[in-house]
Amino acid sequence: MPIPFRIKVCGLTSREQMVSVVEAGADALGLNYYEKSKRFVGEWKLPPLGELEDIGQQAITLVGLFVNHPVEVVNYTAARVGLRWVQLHGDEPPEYLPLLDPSLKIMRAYRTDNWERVLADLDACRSCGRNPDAILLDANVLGHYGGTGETADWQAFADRDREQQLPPLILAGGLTPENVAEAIRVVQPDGVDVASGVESTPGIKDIERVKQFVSAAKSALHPA
Ligand SMILES: O=C(O)c1ccccc1NCC(=O)[C@H](O)[C@H](O)COP(=O)(O)O
Repeated sequence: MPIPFRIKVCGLTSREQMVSVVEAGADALGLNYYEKSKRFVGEWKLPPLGELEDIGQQAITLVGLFVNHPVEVVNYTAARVGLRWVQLHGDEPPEYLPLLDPSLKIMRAYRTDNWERVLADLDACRSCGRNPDAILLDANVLGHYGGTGETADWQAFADRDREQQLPPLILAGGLTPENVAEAIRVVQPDGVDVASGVESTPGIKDIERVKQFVSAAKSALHPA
C-alpha cells in the first residue's frame, strides 16, 4: 500500500515553522506530543489544522507522535487536531494498535538494528488484527525514545529481503542534508524522516537546512 508522503520533518513547534517547512518542500509534518521532548508541541498550542489546506496547494500529511500515551489520549488528540496519521514511538505492545481509531493510519517506530525483530513484531501485529500502515526505522539509543540525531545502522536494513510484502518503510535517525542521499542509496526506503539534522536548536528548524535536506532527499528518492 503506498504512502502519501516521502519527506517528513518531525518536531515542529509553531505554525509559522510548519508553513516554512512545507514551503521548503516537505510533504509530511510531525507534531510531537511526548511531554518530555524538547520538541513537545502541547495539546492546545495549535488550532485544529485539518490538512493545512491554506499552505499552497500541496497535500500535506500531519503526523502526531506519541510515546506510550493512553490510547484514549491518542484518539482524542487526533480527532481534536485533525491528524490522519499517528506515529507510535514508544513501547506500545501490538495489542495497542487495534484500540486506535480505525480511521487513523499508523506509523510504528522501531528503535533497533535487528531486522528480524521488526519482522517478528509485524507478525505479532498481524495476529492482533491491525497492521501498521508504515514502519519507521530509528537509531537505538539507550534511555531515549527518539530525536537523538544518532544514525541508524543502515546496513542492517539494507540486507533485508525486499520481495517480502511489508508496510512502506520510512528511514529516520541522524539524517542530515549531508548524508540523506547516501542513506537512501543504501537502504532504499519509501521515505525519510528528520528532526535534529535540520535544526538550529531542538524544536527550531533551520529552513535553509530543511531546503537542502528536501533537495538531496528528492533527488535520491527519484533519481533522474
Ligand atoms: O524528537 C524527540 O524529542 C522525540 C522524543 C521521543 C520520541 C521520538 C522523538 N522524535 C522522533 C523523531 O523526530 C524522528 O522520528 C526520529 O527519531 C529521528 O530523529 P533525528 O535523529 O533527530 O532526526
